[in-house]
Amino acid sequence: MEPDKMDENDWKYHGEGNKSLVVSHVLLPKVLRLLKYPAEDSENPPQTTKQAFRQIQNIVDFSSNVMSSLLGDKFIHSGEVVKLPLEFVRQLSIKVQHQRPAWRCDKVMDIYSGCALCLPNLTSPALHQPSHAAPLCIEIKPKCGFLPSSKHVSKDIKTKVCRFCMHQHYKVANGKWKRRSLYCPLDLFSGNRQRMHFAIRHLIEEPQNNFKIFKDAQCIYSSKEGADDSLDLTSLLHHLRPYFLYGNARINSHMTNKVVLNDFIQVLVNILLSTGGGDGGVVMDRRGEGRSFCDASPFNRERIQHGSQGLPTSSVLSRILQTQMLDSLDIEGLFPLYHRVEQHLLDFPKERCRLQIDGPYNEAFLQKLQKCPTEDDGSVDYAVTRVHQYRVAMTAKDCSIMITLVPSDEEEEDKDGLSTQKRIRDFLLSRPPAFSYSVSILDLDPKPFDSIPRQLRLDQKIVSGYLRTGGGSALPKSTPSPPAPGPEDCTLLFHPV
Ligand SMILES: O=P(O)(O)O[C@@H]1[C@@H](OP(=O)(O)O)[C@H](OP(=O)(O)O)[C@H](O)[C@H](OP(=O)(O)O)[C@H]1OP(=O)(O)O
Ligand SMILES: Nc1ncnc2c1ncn2[C@@H]1O[C@H](COP(=O)(O)OP(=O)(O)OP(=O)(O)O)[C@@H](O)[C@H]1O
Repeated sequence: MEPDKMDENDWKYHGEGNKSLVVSHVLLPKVLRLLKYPAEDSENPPQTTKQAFRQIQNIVDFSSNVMSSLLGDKFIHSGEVVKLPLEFVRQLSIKVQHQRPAWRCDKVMDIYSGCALCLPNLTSPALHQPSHAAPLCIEIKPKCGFLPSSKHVSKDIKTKVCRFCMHQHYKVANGKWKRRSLYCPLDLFSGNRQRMHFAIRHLIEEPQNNFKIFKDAQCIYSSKEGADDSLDLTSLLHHLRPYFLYGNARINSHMTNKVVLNDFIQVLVNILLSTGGGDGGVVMDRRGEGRSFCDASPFNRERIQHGSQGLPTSSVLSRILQTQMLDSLDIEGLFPLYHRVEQHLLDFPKERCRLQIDGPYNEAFLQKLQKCPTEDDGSVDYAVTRVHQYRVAMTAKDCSIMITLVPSDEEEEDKDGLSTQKRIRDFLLSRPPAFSYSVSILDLDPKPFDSIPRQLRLDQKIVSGYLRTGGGSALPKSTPSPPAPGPEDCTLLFHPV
């Protein structure tokens, strides 16, 4: 990226979250992720260039030294910090402004530091051959996949109804979304195909900020916050249909929408359960069994036809869940430890550096996390390690999974050539069509130490809101669960190559 050649016309708006705005290059498979600030700070940059550079370098280090080791480096693209000409950033900010959703405009793009994170564009795989159908990318923000079992949990409801499902009531009551999503993360993380299928179906029905689909690097399916209009499922099916026509259907174009949608979901379930191949026997993680149902999920447990096998330990969902479970105390058990550290820092401010409160996120930070004693010896070192573990778990509870599907023509495919490619590791074969695929995890930023009090307040608001509004009594009625896709029912099957 040569600073003197940066031209805002080469970049376009791609998307944004709460704290960063992403632009993609029109020709190269690259994105720039720029920081955002609250709009009230727009006149006065809240941090210097040096601080902004450090913040982004911290993101890179946290991702490459900490999260990559916990989640598996095959899933991670940490990127690099780049310095950009300020005039380019200003022009870019003007260019993208009209494309930004209004509800994200309480924050403005950082036009002062000239620093950004440069990453591969995961919606525009380098491997795609222009002669083939465009790649499809599916982004899932799965959120927290387990119920707390910590003895510090004070409200019984937290051990029965998951945080996402309770939070839905809070979000709808506060106008963030018009309708509740019936997606439940515990279904997605269950490892049971029926439940996972059910979860993805509900992500499609009410995507909110948990589900997006990109075709040829353009977002073709997502929710608009606060929007009342229903999503265009017909248009989505129109996009998906050509990817799932095969056999007679390819000739007759006779395939019901239901079959197209089921096949699409089935491909996603297969990929989420895949292990990346080549690692011998599949080891299953059965730890979640028995306490892995959320009482608010509309999935009808009695319909389960095949018992849960759990998730393969090296699957992307298992790695994310294991990392989320570093939060073993729950915010209620963690908060007194946070308070201990906070008090210590008031007395000894210089300790902030030794305790690596704001990084550096290096090998030593990771080792501390992994060697934490189980018993509290009353020390500040114990407390800070548990706080760091909790922050890492928070990142894993807020990350997104990007699945890239590249249609490939079996007859033309040069499989040896394909196997040398870095990002596409495996082959997902159905009856034709075939897809090669890759899985990545994005948004692995460290959560600030100071965000912990907000976590406690939010937890209290979510739980009290749920109990007050009778969330429990308003549990959704069980909607019919799809039949278990037994081996014969799976329209799309894995074939190792
Ligand atoms: O607290 P949560 O669970 O609502 O998560 C926040 C997310 O809300 P969600 O519920 O997924 O819509 C929130 O997402 P949205 O802005 O709602 O799209 C952010 O991801 C936020 O992270 P950060 O403060 O930007 O680092 C997230 O905050 P953290 O809790 O991860 O700090
Ligand atoms: N490397 C990438 N390739 C393609 N698209 C990306 C990439 N990184 C981010 N995006 C897109 O940009 C959006 C916003 O990015 P991201 O989730 O990192 O923002 P954020 O502000 O950190 O989000 P959050 O609200 O969770 O804090 C993502 O949802 C995704 O659609």
